[in-house]
Order: sequence, then C-alpha cells, then structure tokens
Amino acid sequence: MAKVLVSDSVDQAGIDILSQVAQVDVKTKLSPEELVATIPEYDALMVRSGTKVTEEVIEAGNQLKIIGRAGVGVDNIDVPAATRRGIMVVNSPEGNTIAAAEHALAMMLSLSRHIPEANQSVKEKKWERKNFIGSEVYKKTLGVVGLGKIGSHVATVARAMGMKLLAYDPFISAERAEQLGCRLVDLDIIFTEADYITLHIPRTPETENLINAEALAKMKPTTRIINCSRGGVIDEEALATAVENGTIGGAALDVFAEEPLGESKLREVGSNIVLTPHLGASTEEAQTNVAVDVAEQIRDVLLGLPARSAVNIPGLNPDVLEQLRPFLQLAETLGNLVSQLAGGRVEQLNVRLQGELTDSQSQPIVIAALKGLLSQALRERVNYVNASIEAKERGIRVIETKDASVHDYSGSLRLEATGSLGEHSVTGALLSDQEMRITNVDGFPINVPPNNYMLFTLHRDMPGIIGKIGSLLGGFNVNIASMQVGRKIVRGDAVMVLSIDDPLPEGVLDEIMKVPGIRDAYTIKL
Ligand SMILES: NC(=O)c1ccc[n+]([C@@H]2O[C@H](COP(=O)([O-])OP(=O)(O)OC[C@H]3O[C@@H](n4cnc5c(N)ncnc54)[C@H](O)[C@@H]3O)[C@@H](O)[C@H]2O)c1
Ligand SMILES: O=C(O)CC[C@@H](O)C(=O)O
Repeated sequence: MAKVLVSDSVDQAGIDILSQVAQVDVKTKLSPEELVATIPEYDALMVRSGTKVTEEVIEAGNQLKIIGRAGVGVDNIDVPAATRRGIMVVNSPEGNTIAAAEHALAMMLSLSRHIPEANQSVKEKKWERKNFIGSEVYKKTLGVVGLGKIGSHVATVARAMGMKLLAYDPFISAERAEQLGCRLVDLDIIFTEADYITLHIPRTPETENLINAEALAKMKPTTRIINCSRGGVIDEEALATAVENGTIGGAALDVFAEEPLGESKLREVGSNIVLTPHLGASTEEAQTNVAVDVAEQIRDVLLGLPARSAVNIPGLNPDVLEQLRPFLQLAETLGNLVSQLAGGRVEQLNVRLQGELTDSQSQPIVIAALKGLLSQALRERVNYVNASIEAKERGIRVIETKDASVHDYSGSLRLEATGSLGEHSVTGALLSDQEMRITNVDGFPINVPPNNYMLFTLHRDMPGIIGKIGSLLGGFNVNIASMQVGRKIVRGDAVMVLSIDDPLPEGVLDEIMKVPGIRDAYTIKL
C-alpha cells in the first residue's frame, strides 16, 4: 500500500480521501532534519505553507511521486528540483480564492473602522467612541494590484460597495479589467490616486519590495494598504516607518517576508496597523476545499491517473481533463504497445489525432503517449511531469498531427514509431462505454481490447497456421483468452493478436518463430 505523509495540519476530509488508497501518517511540526530522515519511505507528501519542501527533502524522497500543496502558493516547494526528479507538484488554485478575498475586504474595513483597537479598548472596560472615528469606503478609490482570481473577487465586491476601481496587472487586458469595472492604469497612478491599495500578486523578482519607501512617498497621507498576498512584496521596515510618520494612513497585513513574523517594527507602531498570522485561507470552507482538491489529486496519481492541477505539467481545466482522461489512458497504452513492437530505440514518434479527437487538446495526449512509450525504458520513473523532458533528452523526435478526415469510432489515436529496428504503428479508439480498443496494428485492421499479456504475430495468411500456434501454446500450458486475425488481402500477410492469461514461458517465442509462415512474433506486457 502506498504511504502518504501529511506534514501540516489539513482538513480531515482530505485525510479520509487519501486513506481510501494509502496509509496516511500525519506528522506535523517536523524539523527540516526530521523531514529529510522521514521522507524516504513515502510515495506522497501533502503540505500547507508551513513545511519547507527544499531540494534536500526532494532528493531524500527517493519514492516520492507527488507533492500536494493544500493551497495556492507553491513558494514553499522547490518546484524545479521536483520537476528534475519527475515528481509532480499539485495545488488547489481556486479552493481558497473566496476566503482570501474576503479576508482582504475584512482587513480593509477593520482598518478603516479601527475595529481591532476598538475591540481591545472595550475589553479593557473603556468606552472611547471619539478615538475611533473611521472613514467610509463608499466612493473611495481602491487600487487593486494583481487582477487574478482573488483580485477580481475583491474588485467585484468592492464595486458593489460603491468603490471606484483602479487596477494594475501587466498580464491582464484592459477589456478584462473593464469587465470588472476597473480602469487599468500604471502603478504610479495607483500610488498617487488610490485611497486603498490591495495587493494580490505572487512574490517574484519583479514584485519583491514593490511597495518600498519611494512608492510610499508618492501616496496620500490617508492611503491604506492591504496585503493578503505574499510577504516580501512590501518593504516592512519602510511601511512601519510610513505609518508611524503619517506618510500613509495605515496598513493591514496578513503575510510577511519571514513567517512566523519575528522581531518587527510593525508590532511597535501603536495604531493604524492590523496584523493577522496568514489567515487568508483559514476558513472552514476553504480548508475543506483545498484539502479535498489536493487529496483527490494525490489519490488519482497514486492510482496511475493524471492530476487536474499539476503546476509542473501543462495545466488543464478539470472539465477538459475529465473529458480527456480516457484518451490519456488510451494514449499511454498505445505508447507502451508501440514501443514493445518497435523493440529497439525509438527515434521518432508521430502522434496522430484522428476524427473527432482532433477537437481535443493534443499536448496532454502527446505527453501520455510519451509516458507510455518511455515506460519500457524508465518504468515508474517516467510520468506526466518528465515524459517530454526525458523524450527530448533521449533525442526522440515528436511529431503531432491532426487528421479530421478519418471517421472511425468517436475519434481515434494513431502512433507511428520509427526506431533503430524499423517502423511500427498502432491505432486505438474508445467505444461508447469508454472501453479501449486496439483497432489497427502495422496497417492491419483488428478490434481487440488491450490485455495485460498479449502475443502478436505477423504471418502469411494460409490454412493451418492459426491451429498450429494454438496447439503450440496449448503444449506449453498457455491459456488463450481471445484471438483475432487481421488482414488486408486474402492469402497475403496477416497479423494475429492473442490475449493470454499469463506471461509467455521462456522459449515459446523461439518455437513460434519456427512455425512455417510466421514472419515475426512479439510478446507484449501492458
Ligand atoms: N493570505 C493567504 O492566505 C492567501 C490565500 C490564497 C492566495 N494567496 C496569495 O494571493 C496571491 C494571489 O492569488 P490568486 O489566486 O489571485 O493568483 P492569480 O495567479 O489568479 O493572480 C495573480 C495575479 O497577479 C498578476 N501579476 C503577476 N505579476 C505581477 C506584477 N509584477 N504586477 C502586477 N500584477 C502581477 C498576474 O497577472 C495575476 O493576474 C498569490 O500570491 C497567492 O499565493 C494568499
Ligand atoms: O493557509 C495556508 O496554507 C496558506 C494559504 C495561502 O497562502 C495559499 O497560498 O494558498
């Protein structure tokens, strides 16, 4: 049974899902050394933001297939190191969007109405109404920096509260901003005109210290800054000084350059600073969403199925993935089959999407075919993450074609492998119940479901040959589950495809090759 380590506290719903397929060990608060010592026995690791999944942890995890981040940001995971090792990293890109957006809005209102200080004052048995005169957000200007999922939701709600919206996001079109009621502007306009600035950006080299002393100096003395995105995008020292000196009106921060927040000037500023300990995603709903989302993906990957939100393989919308899933399995099976027929080194793989399949995204199908193709050489080391890189490193030329003019089944997939030992092709399709069928081998039409153990022969189409193979296998106590012959012309060449219950015993293939009329024979393990 697979083993999953959960090293931060995650919602029980996620643990329950993982427990269906794996032994789940919850070990939180491990030191970096303890994590390195513990990880080698695990197939999967599930974390929130607390665990630092460093290159050292990844190197030590020699069984690791997947790392799941129950949340959005994967900045606590060394993703390039995981990719190099063929370890998939998955996250939950949308599970906590609403929670984080609502926290930002709550921070904005707390700040403008002095709620934390007023609460503290009442608890100290005071009644200081005059000290806590706030200001309304209605008709004020909100500058949204980063108009992605969270920024968009904040903008939508803020607009409903009557705020005027400016936005800065170099990767968003003016049309998209307009749809959200935002005017897309330069950062400097936000700095100089906004009454509130809310940050919803990733921490990248470009966003590091985006809000620094120079930016703060451009703001109005009433401007309030909210950051529920990532620490490090604000120079905290400069911000504390700006609030203390009245250069700006206040700040509300949920995230910090170093977490947990250590010694910091932010704590020393008496008023107009609201601090929360990275609570953006901490709602019951969000924690259930992200734990379920990530646990389902870990479960699927452990079962050999693709994940819907792998950050280090091409992203796919879950609906598209659900639709493609049977074709990915077909592509992998055909890739595995064609590599066994090709025998030696494959130099070129042509992946042809035919008929209705031409409407689908081809990239995941190509990756699945490569995964199948390379599985003979790399076994479980190849996966959806590293299949393309491995193929490239092995000098396999991959050609992708689409041919809508082929009308068999509801779309079919043809793989043509050119290798050191010649050329082979296989075609497969799905029946209406999603059952896989191999429909063509080396140009010979057949119709057989893939089986764990198979025997393919290329032979002369002549009387008696099928009987001879049948009795030869019988003599070796090999049980045939099904048999089919495909031919192009009568008494020309033909292929015979047999599904057998067990692996072919040693020596049988040599005996088959001796049967008159047999040109070639292949044992296949799928
Ligand atoms: N506080 C929390 O608990 C919490 C919870 C969830 C997410 N987050 C963080 O919130 C942030 C936003 O998350 P999201 O889900 O909206 O992500 P997203 O990817 O949907 O949006 C991020 C946006 O930032 C924009 N962006 C990138 N570089 C930029 C730059 N230099 N200047 C301006 N915009 C830039 C992108 O174009 C994108 O639109 C992330 O950093 C995420 O990790 C925090
Ligand atoms: O609570 C958490 O795990 C962090 C949430 C958030 O920062 C994220 O990136 O999803």
